[in-house]
Formats: sequence, structure tokens, C-alpha cells
Amino acid sequence: MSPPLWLVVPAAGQGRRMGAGRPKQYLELGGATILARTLSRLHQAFPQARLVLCLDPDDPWFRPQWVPFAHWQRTDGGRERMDSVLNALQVMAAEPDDMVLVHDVARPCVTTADLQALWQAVSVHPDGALLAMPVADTMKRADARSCVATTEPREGLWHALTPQGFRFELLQQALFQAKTRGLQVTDEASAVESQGRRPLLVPGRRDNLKITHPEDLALATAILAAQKSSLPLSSETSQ
Ligand SMILES: Nc1ccn([C@@H]2O[C@H](COP(=O)(O)OP(=O)(O)OP(=O)(O)O)[C@@H](O)[C@H]2O)c(=O)n1
Ligand SMILES: C[C@](O)(CO)[C@H](O)COP(=O)(O)O
Repeated sequence: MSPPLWLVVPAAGQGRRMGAGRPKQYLELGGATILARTLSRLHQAFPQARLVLCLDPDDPWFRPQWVPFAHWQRTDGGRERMDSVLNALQVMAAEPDDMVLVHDVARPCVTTADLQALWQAVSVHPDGALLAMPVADTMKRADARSCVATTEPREGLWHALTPQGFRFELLQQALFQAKTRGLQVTDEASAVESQGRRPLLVPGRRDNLKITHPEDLALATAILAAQKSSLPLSSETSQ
């Protein structure tokens, strides 16, 4: 029997860059909240998984009916994303070799095919894996006046996406030690890298957008519509 799969979804952010009247995960996207859409996508790919959802303890917006998983629990988010994920790892009754995928609530356009590709990579790569995409633009480094200081070679540069997946024990130790050393990591892979490990970059779709700024809402709406007509997706949430 294969070990259980755990999903951690950090959803305790405030959406400051979005600047809406509520955290962005509770904005509507095609008739459902972003949170409901993201959980629906994860459930389509991994219906048997166990979910840990990180929520702001004072969150008045969350509704349990948006969670399609049979096995799930909520935990309090922390000050930073890494604190929210660490809290989740602390409440999970996981075994050291169980696999954990961490996925931003703000990425509702992730596809089943990408989720399964990542899962397969995580299952065989000892240092874990993350969805990612090669940089496609010319890269500039700015000086203090926002003028171009240098043009950076883009060879070998990738955008880190989510999910990112690791063995439970590896991820927990890496995040805990990063926290203890005062490292501010913005993704799980950075914590694992700080242990001298090399997670695998799994090429993902470019439309796995992290909804961050107001204009991303229109982009995500268009992406979901395009995916609906081109991908074999079924039973999208209508909550
Ligand atoms: N203390 C925090 C901060 C962020 N997140 C989550 O981490 C993911 C990535 O964060 P980001 O896109 O930066 O979301 P926000 O923190 O909400 O946005 P902002 O930085 O604009 O406030 C999101 O799913 C967000 O809810 C979290 O669980 N706990
Ligand atoms: C984890 C992440 O989605 C990888 O791209 C990203 O780093 C999280 O967003 P933030 O804006 O750095 O919090």
C-alpha cells in the first residue's frame, strides 16, 4: 500500500498587493471563491489526499462547504508563509516518509496533469521537486534609481511555482532549521536547498498563475475559460 499523500494549502495571507476589501482567496472567480477553485483542482487530482488548510485565526470569510476532501483539518496561519506551513506540519499526524505537497491557495489554475507530473517526480526524487517554468524574458537588474545596472544571463533561470513536494521529515527539518537560523524563505524548496539539497525542477504550465495583483483576476478568468475548452477537466466547483 502506498503511503498517504498530504496536501498543505497556506491560505492565511492578507492579499495586500491585491488591495481588495478582503483577502484575495475570498474573491470570486467565475462563480466560486478562489479558495474553493484551488481546493477543487487539488481534489480532482488527489481525491484521497489529506488536507491541512492554514487560515488566519480571525478569518471571518472561510466556509467549510468549500472543502471537497473527506479528510481535512484547519490550522492557524503564522506571520509569514513559512510560519503557516510550519504550523501545518506540526499538527499533521504524518510519518517521516509520507509525502507532502504544498500549494498556494492563490494558484487556482493548476492542472491535473501538472499535479500528477509533480507527484510522480516527488515520488522518485530524494530531494523533492517543484513545478517551475524557465524564464522567457530578458532579465535586467536595477540600480537604486530603477535604471538598468546590468542585463543578467537568463540561462538556467526558472520561476518557482507550486505545488512543491517533499518527504515530511525532510520538509519539517528544513523549514524548522531555516526558521531557527533566521532565514526568510519564500518557498519550501529554498529551505530544502539551504540544507545542501537540490530539489528537481519539473516544467509546469505557464498559466499556473499566482493571483497577486488586481489585473491577475482577469488573466485567471481567461485562463480558466481557455482550460475549460481545451483540457479534459470535469466537475469544476460551482459553489
Ligand atoms: N502569513 C502568510 C502569508 C501568506 N500565506 C499564503 O501563502 C501564499 C502565497 O502568498 P502571497 O501570494 O504573497 O499571498 P498574500 O500574502 O495573501 O499576498 P500579499 O503578499 O500581497 O499580502 C498564499 O496562498 C497565501 O495565502 C499564508 O498562508 N500565510
Ligand atoms: C511559493 C511561491 O508561490 C513560489 O513562487 C511564492 O514564492 C510565494 O509568493 P510570495 O509573494 O513570495 O509570498
